[in-house]
Amino acid sequence: MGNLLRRVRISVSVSAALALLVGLCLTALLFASVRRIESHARTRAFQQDASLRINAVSDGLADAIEQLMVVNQLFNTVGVISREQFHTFTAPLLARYPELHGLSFQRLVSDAGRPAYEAAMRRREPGFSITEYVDERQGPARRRASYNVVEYIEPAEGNSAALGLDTAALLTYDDARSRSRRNGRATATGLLSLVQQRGFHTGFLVLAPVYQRQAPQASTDQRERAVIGETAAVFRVDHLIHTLLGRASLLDRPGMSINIYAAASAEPAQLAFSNGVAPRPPERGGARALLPAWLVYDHPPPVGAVFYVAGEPWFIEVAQEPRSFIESHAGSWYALLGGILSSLLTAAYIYSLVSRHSTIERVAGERTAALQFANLRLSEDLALRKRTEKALRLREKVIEVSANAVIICNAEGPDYAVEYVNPAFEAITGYSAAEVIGKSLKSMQGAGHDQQNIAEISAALSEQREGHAVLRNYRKDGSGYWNDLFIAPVRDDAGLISHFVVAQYDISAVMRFEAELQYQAGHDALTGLANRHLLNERLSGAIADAARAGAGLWVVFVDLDRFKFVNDTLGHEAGDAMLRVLGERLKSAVREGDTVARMGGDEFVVVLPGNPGNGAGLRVLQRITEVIAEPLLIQAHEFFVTCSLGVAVYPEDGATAETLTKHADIAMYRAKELGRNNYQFYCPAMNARTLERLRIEADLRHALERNELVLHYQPQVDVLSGAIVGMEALLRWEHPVLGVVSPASFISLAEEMGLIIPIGAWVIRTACLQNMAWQEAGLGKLRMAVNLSARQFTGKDLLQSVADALEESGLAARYLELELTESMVMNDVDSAITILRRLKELGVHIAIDDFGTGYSSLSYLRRFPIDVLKIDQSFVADIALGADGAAIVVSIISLAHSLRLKVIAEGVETAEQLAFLREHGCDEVQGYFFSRPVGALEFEHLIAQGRCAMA
Ligand SMILES: Nc1nc2c(ncn2[C@@H]2O[C@H](COP(=O)(O)O[C@H]3[C@@H](O)[C@H](n4cnc5c(=O)[nH]c(N)nc54)O[C@@H]3COP(=O)(O)O)[C@@H](O)[C@H]2O)c(=O)[nH]1
Repeated sequence: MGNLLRRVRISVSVSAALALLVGLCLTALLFASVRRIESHARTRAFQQDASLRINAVSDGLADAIEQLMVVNQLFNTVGVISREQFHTFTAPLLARYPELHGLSFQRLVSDAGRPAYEAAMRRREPGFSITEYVDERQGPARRRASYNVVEYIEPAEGNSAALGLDTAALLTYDDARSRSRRNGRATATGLLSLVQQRGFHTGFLVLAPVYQRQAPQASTDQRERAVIGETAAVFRVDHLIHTLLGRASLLDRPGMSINIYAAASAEPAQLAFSNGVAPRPPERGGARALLPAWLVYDHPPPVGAVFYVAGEPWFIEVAQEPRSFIESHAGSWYALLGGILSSLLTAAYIYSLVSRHSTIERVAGERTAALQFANLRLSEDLALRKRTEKALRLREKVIEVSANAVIICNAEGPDYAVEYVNPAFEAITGYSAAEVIGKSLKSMQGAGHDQQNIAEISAALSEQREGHAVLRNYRKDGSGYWNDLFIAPVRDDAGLISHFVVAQYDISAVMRFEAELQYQAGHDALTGLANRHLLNERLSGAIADAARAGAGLWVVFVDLDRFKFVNDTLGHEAGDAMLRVLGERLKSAVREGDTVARMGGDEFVVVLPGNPGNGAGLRVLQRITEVIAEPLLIQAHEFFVTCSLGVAVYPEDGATAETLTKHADIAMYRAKELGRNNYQFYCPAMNARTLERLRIEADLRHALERNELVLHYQPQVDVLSGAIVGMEALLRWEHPVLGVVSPASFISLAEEMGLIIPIGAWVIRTACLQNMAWQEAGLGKLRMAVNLSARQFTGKDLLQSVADALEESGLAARYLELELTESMVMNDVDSAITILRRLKELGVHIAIDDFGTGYSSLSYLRRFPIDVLKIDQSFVADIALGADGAAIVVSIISLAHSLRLKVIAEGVETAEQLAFLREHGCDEVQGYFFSRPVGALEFEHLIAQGRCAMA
C-alpha cells in the first residue's frame, strides 16, 4: 500500500510539474513573440521618423538650389542684368527662403580686360577694384590669367565685403566651377568657411554657369568658350538644416540625433550638420553582461541615406539612443508575468485535480484488484471443474470409441453382474448391451470353458486382483476369436473394491499373422512346399520315428534335367511357372503326409518313411519320373522335362537328416552323369566320384588361362566328289593329370559354371584364326563349323565375339558355320529368329545340329534363316538297322532340300551308310569312316591329300 501511495504521489507531482513546465515554455514563447513585435513596431516607427527627416533635408536643399536656378535662368535668358534688377529679382526669393544665405553673380574677367572692367565698375561703384584675401586681409587681387569677380551679391547687408572679390583665388571653388562650366549644370562645392559673416561658418556654394547668349553650348569646349560667369547660392549649413527641420517640426525629437555629411558616407571631415553625437549602446557590466543584449536595452539600428545636392552626394544618418528593455517593452513584461502566473495557477489546479483523481483511482484500483482476485479464484474453480468434467467426458468417449471391448462388472461374486459394455464389445461379440447387462460375467465365457486360462481370470476375480489371460472366446454367431483379456479391480472413494473393469483385445489377426509367419518360416514361397529348414525338422522327426519303430526310410533327391536352359532362354517367370507345376506334380506322386521339399533352384527332396524298401519306394520313384515327364505347357510352349533322382536309405546311408540329404544329392549327380532321366541309389564309391567332379570344376576354371584347351578338327566331305569341303571344330581339354577330357564331360559343367561364355568365345576365335591360317597357307578355302552351347547362343556377347573373331582373323564370314541344336532355337522362336538374323547379317552360315532328335516344328523351320540341316548320328547309325531310321534320314534329306537347305549327315562310320546317303541325295558327310576329329597338324595332312578315301 505504501508503495502504491508513493507511486500515486509521484504521478501527481509529475503531472503538475509537467503542466508548469509546459506553461513556462508557452510563456517564454509568448514573451519572445511580444518582444519581437514590440521591437519591430519601434524600429518601424523610428525608421519612419528618420525618413521624414531625411526627406525634409533633401527636399529642402533641392528647393533652395532651385531658387538659384531661377536666377541663373534669368541671366541665361535675359543676359547680364543691372545691379538693381538683380536686387529686385532676388529680394523676394531671399525673403521666402531664409536658408539661402546669399545669391550672387560672378563674372569671368580676363587679365587683359581687368583695367577696363575695374574702370567700368568704378563708374557704378566708386573705389571698386578686384580683390582677394591674403592672410585674412582683403586687398587688390594679384595678377592672374583670369578672375571670377563677385559682381552682384544679395542681400547686400552683411555681404558687402564680398563685392569685387576674386573667387578664383579660393581654390575650394575651382573643382566645382570647372565641372559646372563643362556640364552646364548647377554644382555644389565641398564644405568651406564662409567669409560673409563675422567669423567663419561652415557652408557651401552652389554654382550655375552663365553663358553668352546665342553662343553654341552643345559640347564641353563650346560651353567653356561660351561661359561669361556663374550665378552662385551660398548656404550656411547649420542654419539651413535647422531651418528645414524646424519648419517641419522635426528638429527637437529627444534621443534622436541627425548627422549630415557632404560626402557619400559618414566621413567625419565632411560633417556638415550635427545635432548631437550618434548614440552608442550602453555599457553592460555586472549581471547584465550575462543577459543577451536584446533583453537589456532596445536600440533600433540607425537609418542612413545618400541624397544629392546639386549633383554631389551627401549622406545623412539618423540615430535613436538606446532605451532600457523594461521601459520599451511593457507588453513583453506583462505577457511574461501573466504567463508565469497562469502557469503556476494551472499547475496548482492540475495538482489538485490529479491528486483527487489519483485517490479515486487508488481506491477504485484496490477495489478492482480485490474483485479481480475473487474473480480469478472463481474462474480457476470453474476451469478446474470444467477440466475435470472434460476429462471425465473424454475418458467416457475414449471408452466409447475404443476399438477394444470394455466391460464393467460388479465386484460381488459369484455372478459379477455386468453393469456396462462399450460399443466395441457389441461389435466384437455380436451381443448387444441390453443382452448382457445384468448377466453374470462368467456367462460370457462362451463354450470355451475348458480352457486353462479361464482359471486365472476366475482366481483374479475371487482374489480381487489384476489378471491377464489369452482366451479363445466365441461370438454370438458361434465363431471363435482370440481374446487378450485384462481384468483389474476398481476402488470407490472409500478405497473398497466396488467393480471390476475388463478390457478385451481381439488378437485374432495377430494370431493369424503369427501362424502365417510360422508357415512362411518353414515353406518355400514359390511352390508352397516345405523348405530346407522344415525338411530338416521333418526328416529328423521321421528318422527318430523310424529309429523307434526299427523301420527304414528313403530320402530322394530330385533334380530337373536342363532346367537351367529353360530358365536362361525363357526367363525366370517361365522357370518359376515350371517349378510351381512340377512341385505340385511331385506332391501328387507321394502319399498325403509325405514330405516334399524344395531345396532351391530345380532341386527337390522327397522323404519316404515306412519301410519303402519293400517295393513301395521304387513305385514312388517311377511315379515321380512319370509325372515330371508329362508334357508341360508354359507360355504356350510345350515342354518335355525329365529328372534325375538320387536315393539315400536310412539307416544304411546315414543316420542324420544332413547326411542322408547329402548322400541322396551325390546319388542324383551320378544319375546325371549316367545320362540324366534315371535314378541311382547312393553307394560309398559315389563319394569319390563326387570329389572328382569337384576337382574337375576347380581345374576347369583355370583351363583357359593355362592353355589346356585345344581344338580338334573333323573333316566334312562332299558326298559326290569326296573332297574335303569343311571341318567341324571339336573342343578338347588336355588335363595335366586326367589326360584328354571329352567335351561331353565338361561342356555341361562349363555351362552350369557360366564358363561356357569365355570358353565358347575362345573356340570361335581359335577356329577362325586357324581357318584363315590354312587359307593363307594355300590349303584351300574350307568352311569351319563351330558348336554353340545354349547359354552361349542366348548370351549378349555372341554377336560381338563372332564379329571380333572374324575381324581379328580376317576370315571371310561365309567360311564360318555356327551349329545350333533344335532345342536352342525352338524354345523361344521369335528371339532365336532375331539372333539368327543378326548372325546372318554378319555373313556366317547357320546349321541345325542333331536334327531329328528334338521337337522342331517344320512350320517354324521355314522361318529360321538357316543354311544347313545336320542329320543326327543316331539316325545314321539306324540306317542299317531298320526301315525307321532310313525313312527318317530320307525324310530329313527331302525336307531340307524342299527348304533349299544343304544336308550333312554326321556319325558316318560305314561305306553302307555312305552309299545310302549318297543314293538319297545327302550333300555332305562326316564321321569316323573318313576321319576321327584330329589335331591341327594332322588335319593339315588330310587337306594336303586333297580328298578323303571314299568307298
Ligand atoms: N558347345 C560346344 N560343344 C562342343 C564343342 N566341341 C564339342 N562339343 C560337343 O561335345 C559333344 C561331344 O563331342 P565330341 O566328343 O567331340 O564328339 C563329336 C565327334 O567326335 C563325334 N563323332 C564324329 N563322328 C563320329 C562317328 O562316326 N561315330 C561316333 N560314335 N561319333 C562320332 O560326334 C560328336 C560331334 O557331335 P556334333 O557336335 O553333334 O556334331 C558333342 O555334342 C559336341 O557338339 C565345342 O567347342 N562347343
